[in-house]
Amino acid sequence: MKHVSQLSKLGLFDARVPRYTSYPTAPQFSPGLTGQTFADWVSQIAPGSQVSLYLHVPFCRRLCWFCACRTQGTSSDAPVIAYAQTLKAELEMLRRVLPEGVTLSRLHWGGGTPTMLPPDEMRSIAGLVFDIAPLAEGGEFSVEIDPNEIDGARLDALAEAGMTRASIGVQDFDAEIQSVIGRDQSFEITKNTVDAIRARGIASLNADILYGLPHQTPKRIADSVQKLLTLSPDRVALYGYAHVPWMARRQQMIPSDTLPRPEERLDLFDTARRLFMWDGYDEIGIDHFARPHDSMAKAAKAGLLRRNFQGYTDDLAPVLIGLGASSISRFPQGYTQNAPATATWKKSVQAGEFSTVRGHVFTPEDIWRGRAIEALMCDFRVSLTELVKNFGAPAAEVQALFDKVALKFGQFVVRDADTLRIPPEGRPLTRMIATMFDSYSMEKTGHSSAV
Ligand SMILES: C=Cc1c2[nH]c(c1C)Cc1[nH]c(c(CCC(=O)O)c1C)Cc1[nH]c(c(C)c1CCC(=O)O)Cc1[nH]c(c(C)c1C=C)C2
Ligand SMILES: C[C@H]1O[C@@H](n2cnc3c(N)ncnc32)[C@H](O)[C@@H]1O
Ligand code: MET
Ligand code: SF4
Repeated sequence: MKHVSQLSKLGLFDARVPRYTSYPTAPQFSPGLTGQTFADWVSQIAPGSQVSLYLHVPFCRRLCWFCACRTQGTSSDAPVIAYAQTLKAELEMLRRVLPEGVTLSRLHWGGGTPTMLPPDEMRSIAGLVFDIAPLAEGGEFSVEIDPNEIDGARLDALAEAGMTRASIGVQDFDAEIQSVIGRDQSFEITKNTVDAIRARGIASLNADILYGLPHQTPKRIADSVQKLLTLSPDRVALYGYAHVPWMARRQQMIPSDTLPRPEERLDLFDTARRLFMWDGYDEIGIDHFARPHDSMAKAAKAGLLRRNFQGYTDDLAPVLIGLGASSISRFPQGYTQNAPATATWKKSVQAGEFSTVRGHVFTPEDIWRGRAIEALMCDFRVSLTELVKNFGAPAAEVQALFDKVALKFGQFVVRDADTLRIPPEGRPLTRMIATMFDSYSMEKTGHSSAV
């Protein structure tokens, strides 16, 4: 890599920065918002408009040691079925406050492992959702699928319910890496899952893989990517492994001294990246790849890529409603988050109240700063005119910020009269550059590596 020493001088290899799936980021949310705030904001959605809906299922059969998601292991189905009942009760509460004629631009089931739901629960939840708000014309219904926790009956149920995109967790195909991250998953199991998904006519497939895993080398990640390419996913998320054992206790099972150094992480990312590019994928934002026919690739080309709690999206709906324990919602007014603990969430729903425990009310400043960060993360460029005209930014303050960034990052940013742009060699610095637009303190948040 050509620029390693300059990147190092800029502090890239020591920096710990947010991933900016929201602005302000979740650790900045504060208490004081309640279920009533959530209900009010839902009731203020424009009748007949499109919204996005996220359902969270925080259960897994296995608890992979690398995983930073808030999820609970269970060998029996009983807690999952009980959870599904509460989720349906929460959906019924949503029905009562949701304005007339709202349709869904997106329905996403994530977790955890939503495929822990038995097939009849999948059917009844999907049926209820679409009874409350049908999928809009061209809407998408995506589900996160663990290849180790799926079978024909559950895939049939999802296909019949109208799933349009499956998202599978791969992480890495290397057997030694799998054993160190506590996630066994043979290539055959993954391939059989992919075949079973396609056999049911599900047109679009996403796969998640990771760089920066213990014992990962350029050769090993190249092998994994090549195996993945034989499955030809339409989209790939290539996430940097976030080692945050102070937050995700299970990660203490992964010895820190097995982890690649930040310089090596950069190399691992680049190795994987070149293989995707060579195979004809478009590079999307900081960590996604998509086939040119894929809607995310098209959105990126058209400057319509956005960022939300699910990472990158081509969804333009102004509202994202998150149901289930710990789910976050976004409204034009701000963010709300449900009670993180399943028991607390359930108690609240059983009492007939939305479980919102914290969130954030947008200030006018949040709006333009948030857009600047989103534009950098999505397009690697931000326009002064757009921030001023569409997001109410004060021109002088934005210009001063652009100057500050240009001064600090030198050759790795390009500043002209209207825009600040991050050229390809500056891309590893994107999250660091984004922090320059973040006016909240980074101190109380133990973020992961900037690379
Ligand atoms: C589906 C799994 C994941 C979700 N987020 C991450 C994964 C792997 C990655 C992640 N998110 C955060 C961190 C730590 C700090 C950082 O590097 O920026 C990591 C590694 C921050 C974060 N994101 C959310 C929350 C609530 C937090 C931390 C604050 C806290 O512990 O409360 C939002 C959020 N992320 C995910 C979900 C399902 C979610 C909303 C509830 C998934
Ligand atoms: C939903 C997706 O989140 C990713 N994921 C889970 N845990 C981590 C982590 N510690 N660091 C980065 N990505 C992670 C996985 O790739 C999973 O498939
Ligand atoms: N739980 C699924 C898997 O591990 C989906 C991705 S992780 C939230 O494969
Ligand atoms: S990676 Fe998926 S299956 Fe593994 S613990 Fe995380 S959510 Fe559960």
